[in-house]
Amino acid sequence: MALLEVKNLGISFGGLRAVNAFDILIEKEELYGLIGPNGAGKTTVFNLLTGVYRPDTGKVILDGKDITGKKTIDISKAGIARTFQNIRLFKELSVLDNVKVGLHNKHHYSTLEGILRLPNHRKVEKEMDEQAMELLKVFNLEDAAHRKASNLPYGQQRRLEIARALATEPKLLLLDEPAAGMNPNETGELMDMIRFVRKNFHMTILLIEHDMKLVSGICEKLTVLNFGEVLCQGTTSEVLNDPQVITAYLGE
Ligand SMILES: Nc1ncnc2c1ncn2[C@@H]1O[C@H](COP(=O)(O)OP(=O)(O)OP(=O)(O)O)[C@@H](O)[C@H]1O
Repeated sequence: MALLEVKNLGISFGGLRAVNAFDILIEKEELYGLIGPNGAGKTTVFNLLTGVYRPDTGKVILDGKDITGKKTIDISKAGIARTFQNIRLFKELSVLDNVKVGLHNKHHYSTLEGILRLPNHRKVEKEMDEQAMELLKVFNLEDAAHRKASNLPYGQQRRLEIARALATEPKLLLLDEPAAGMNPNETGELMDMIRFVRKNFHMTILLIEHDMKLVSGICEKLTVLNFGEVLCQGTTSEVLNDPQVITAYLGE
């Protein structure tokens, strides 16, 4: 069974059919890329998958469960986490606390225990600190743990956003242009980190990206969107050698 199965997904904004008849199948632990020209509908697909928009056609099945049209919070609980094209962090919080916000979804202590700082509260806090530090290590951010998130360089903020998304222990991780604004060195490091996350967290990843070096370097399969519709789908080499794709996208 595929981890994500999307059939005939679509949405219109006024007269514009932003996404139409969108299908995708993503297997567990696959590293999958969604590419296409500006305005093709890629971010809209993420917004449909995560409940920001309600599709007007189609179905989204995650790990056998129908999550079509559910609220963002319920989809997050069902196991989809994402990052945003324009980074969204808790800017005033520390790097460590940003990751702990993600962890909070899973850890429980009662409000009273929290207020009174009872032993269970302290124990849970300590465990969360340790787990958050482990995640920061993966993204080479442990030295920045106590800095304010907004004071990090841009590339590190992007990595922190991925760490925070992973802290929710999702089944599927959606990355919206993770390499945007990164230099080639930073992009290279990011590619290693994404590979590491897939392998060591057994994560399934769908990413939107314009950087073709990243796409061809780490994605196993690709879907190309053009004017809201799937232009081509298949293994990365099949898709990147497809004449239609070269004309519509790579040739521009
Ligand atoms: N909330 C909305 N209301 C109206 N139109 C929208 C809305 N969201 C997206 N669109 C339109 O839908 C189309 C697809 O936009 P989308 O942002 O999904 O493209 P994209 O492929 O992610 O582009 P880019 O690579 O530039 O980020 C665009 O024409 C956009 O203007």
